Amino acid sequence: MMERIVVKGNNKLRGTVKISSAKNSVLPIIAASILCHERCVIDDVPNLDDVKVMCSVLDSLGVNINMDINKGIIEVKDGSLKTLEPPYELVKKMRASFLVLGPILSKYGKARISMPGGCNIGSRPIDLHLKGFSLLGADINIGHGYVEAECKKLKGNKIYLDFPSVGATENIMMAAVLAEGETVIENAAEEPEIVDLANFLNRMGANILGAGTDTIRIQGVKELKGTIHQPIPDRIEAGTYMVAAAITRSDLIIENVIVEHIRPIIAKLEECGVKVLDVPGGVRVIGTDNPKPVDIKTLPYPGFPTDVQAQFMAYLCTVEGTSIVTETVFENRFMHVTELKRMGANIKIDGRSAVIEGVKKLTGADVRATDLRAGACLILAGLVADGVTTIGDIQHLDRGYVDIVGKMKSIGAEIERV
Ligand SMILES: CC(=O)N[C@H]1[C@@H](OP(=O)(O)OP(=O)(O)OC[C@H]2O[C@@H](n3ccc(=O)[nH]c3=O)[C@H](O)[C@@H]2O)O[C@H](CO)[C@@H](O)[C@@H]1O
Ligand SMILES: C=C(OP(=O)(O)O)C(=O)O
Repeated sequence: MMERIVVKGNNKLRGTVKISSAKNSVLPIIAASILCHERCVIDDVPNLDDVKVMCSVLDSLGVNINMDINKGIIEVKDGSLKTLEPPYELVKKMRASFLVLGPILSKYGKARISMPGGCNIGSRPIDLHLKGFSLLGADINIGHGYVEAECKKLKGNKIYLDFPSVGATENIMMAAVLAEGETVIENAAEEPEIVDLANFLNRMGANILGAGTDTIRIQGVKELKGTIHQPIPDRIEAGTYMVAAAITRSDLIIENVIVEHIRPIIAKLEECGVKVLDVPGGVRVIGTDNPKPVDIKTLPYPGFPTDVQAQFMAYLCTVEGTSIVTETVFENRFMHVTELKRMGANIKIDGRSAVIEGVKKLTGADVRATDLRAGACLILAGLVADGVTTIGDIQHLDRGYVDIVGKMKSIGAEIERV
């Protein structure tokens, strides 16, 4: 029998919840650790399936890597590789595995990796990653489901990204740090996780300027050295618990957040009438009994994050009036709508937008976590629905939320994993 999460509705939450380190920072940082031959240590690593998969990818390449889950420490003793080809079985499990291509290529001049597939939120091509490697001088061949890249020595170049892709910016940045000369990435992604990766690389001895803006300049260096790094807090996990406070009309303290990173989420919650107060090391979120509907459009950072779209939609389903949610980052990220409708939500999809009419009460139902954030969205809906909500396919949640059941319980939710 597959595991499920069972949530009893009509919950009020209270207390403090502590946010873990960002999955989307840790994954590229693990990949980056293979760029040097020295010891790298990542502290406060979140206990997540995706993190374990990334460690297995490095392990499969012959890297001497050790993850101590209890202490939350990853130690890469030496980033040297024994093979330049991560196995399909691992790469297909997680798209972020593709981030090893940049580091392998720039350090060894050659790499072969299976094409990451699409997933439940869209087809997710990798053309921009490859465009970047190609401009750095790599020969790219695609065939039989694999990408093969080869070069003598990567050479810096100007790379304009047609869209500020997070993954492409990271992959190209990691390839460029050991290239000859200067690389300039224009229309680069500006996400905080890009800055965190750049900080890690710079601490290893890379020369990167402008991370966090739309133009990143990378001066190639000969080699990198080991370092110790503590990743930034997970702004998406923080956003999820902030919405939990809003949807349950509760008063919660969210600890370990960088307020600057969650501005777009704060702005939208405040527009609804939710109070968000700065407290030391975090925020206090005080829900309102009379929330107002709002319109949301997902955009690259500093716009509203697509990774909080589903969770926010759950909230808007409970807000009287009409809200419109427009998804511009991914082509198909409304899988949660069908599940929310099973819980009595009134949502109509019109192209890239979802039109939401708030209902008085959601009703508990059997639903399915179609992807990671859809899973979080359904837990939030379940917290306030009448009766019991049972969520299946919860393996998606284990990819990206540290002990979501335990954390929710600790703030008063009636939730179990069965
Ligand atoms: C592990 C990780 O950090 N995942 C995050 C990362 O994913 P990821 O790095 O995959 O997201 P991207 O920013 O690359 O993708 C954004 C859009 O660009 C498109 N695209 C991307 C690359 C490319 O070569 N060609 C192309 O067309 C994608 O299909 C998508 O529509 O950023 C997303 C957008 O904030 C987040 O939702 C993910 O949680
Ligand atoms: C879409 C996400 O992750 P990934 O890019 O790894 O699929 C996410 O974290 O919501």
